Amino acid sequence: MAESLVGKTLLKSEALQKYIFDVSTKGREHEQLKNIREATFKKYSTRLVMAVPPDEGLFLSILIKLMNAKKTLEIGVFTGYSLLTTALALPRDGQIVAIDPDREAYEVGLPFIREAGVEHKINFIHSEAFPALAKLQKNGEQFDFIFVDADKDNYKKYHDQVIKMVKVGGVIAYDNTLWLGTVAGEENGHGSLSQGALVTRDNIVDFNSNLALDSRIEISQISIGDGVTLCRRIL
Ligand SMILES: C[S@@+](CC[C@H](N)C(=O)[O-])C[C@H]1O[C@@H](n2cnc3c(N)ncnc32)[C@H](O)[C@@H]1O
Repeated sequence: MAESLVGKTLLKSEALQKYIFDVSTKGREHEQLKNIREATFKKYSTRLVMAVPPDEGLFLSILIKLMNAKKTLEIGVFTGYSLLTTALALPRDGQIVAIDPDREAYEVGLPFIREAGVEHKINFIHSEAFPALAKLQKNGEQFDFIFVDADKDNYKKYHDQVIKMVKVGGVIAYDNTLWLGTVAGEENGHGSLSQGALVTRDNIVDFNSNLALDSRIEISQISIGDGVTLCRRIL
């Protein structure tokens, strides 16, 4: 697997990253997921890092299957790597509502989603998230699993909204919540972080602190990809 095609795996040393790919990811990534990754690299090159990396995809897939999730929500689709991962993990009658204002990116992955035979599970909503979420909530929609991988500065607002839309016992997964490892306040060798990214880092730190105090959920933070925080709703 070419390093440049792997995606964001910024928390691990290169040697450990290679070990994980060689041992558990290589040969296990669905052919159409591989195709999405390659098409994303071809069209966007550096923006490939926006897609979840294969090892995180496998983790999400196992989680969704363990939960017996049937109905899921995704905020932040891009070219559809996590979306296809979810669609493949759900049962045949599973449903995913997926929201993103970038239809062009979604259409990069769509042929591979079709080829994988899972398009019927997906309801893609071409929209900014908040108006779409308000409509879904108004219609009383409830989800087993929610994956949030969109504009990081809005994560607190997303949490206020989606906590009402996940079933008790269901899980919300927030991506990028260890933010290149910088949440720990360490120098991480990525000294060229832009001002924008640093602002986002502070927002993520603030977001994580707030989650830690939220008694409606149990949480677990996982150092995979760019960091994932799992929140299981208990109240
Ligand atoms: C990191 S990418 C998502 C990657 C995707 N999960 C994958 O595995 O390829 C972030 C996406 O969030 C979308 N996004 C940004 N702001 C948004 C908003 N307000 N509402 C919904 N989606 C948004 C962007 O258009 C972009 O496609």
